Amino acid sequence: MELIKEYRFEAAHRLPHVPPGHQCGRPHGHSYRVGIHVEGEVNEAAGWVIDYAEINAVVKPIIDELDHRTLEEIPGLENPTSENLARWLWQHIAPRILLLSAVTVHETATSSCVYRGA
Ligand SMILES: Nc1nc2c(c(=O)[nH]1)N=C([C@H](O)[C@H](O)COP(=O)(O)OP(=O)(O)OP(=O)(O)O)CN2
Ligand SMILES: [Zn+2]
Repeated sequence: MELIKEYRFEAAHRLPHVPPGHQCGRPHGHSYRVGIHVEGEVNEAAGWVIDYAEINAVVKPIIDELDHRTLEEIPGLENPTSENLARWLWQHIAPRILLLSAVTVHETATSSCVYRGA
């Protein structure tokens, strides 16, 4: 079974490697939405795969590092595309949530990416 815990944060960014004149070369902000997916068997005694609170305990402090920040100032996010942000989140979360199966990053209402660790 797969669980999804969702987070939101606000952040500014600009993309340093876009062609001249590209809109994303200018500083701008997004209301990011992140989905943390975990997959595993249901523990029948507990009735759950993992307590949502256990996910929260790991992920919330990591999201707080991004909230109301300029993303390209954060080590590892010098080129803060959705793809690189999804990988950065995976790298910070996977060692502590072994059941992590995917990270989704919604940068706008219409643009998102999914990273499954490869
Ligand atoms: N593959 C990627 N392409 C783009 C990324 C990205 O992270 N990965 N990021 C951007 C910009 O950050 C931009 O702010 C978001 O892009 P876009 O979806 O084009 O935004 P719009 O609001 O202009 O899109 P609509 O089509 O109006 O919904 C660009 N590309
Ligand atoms: Zn953007």
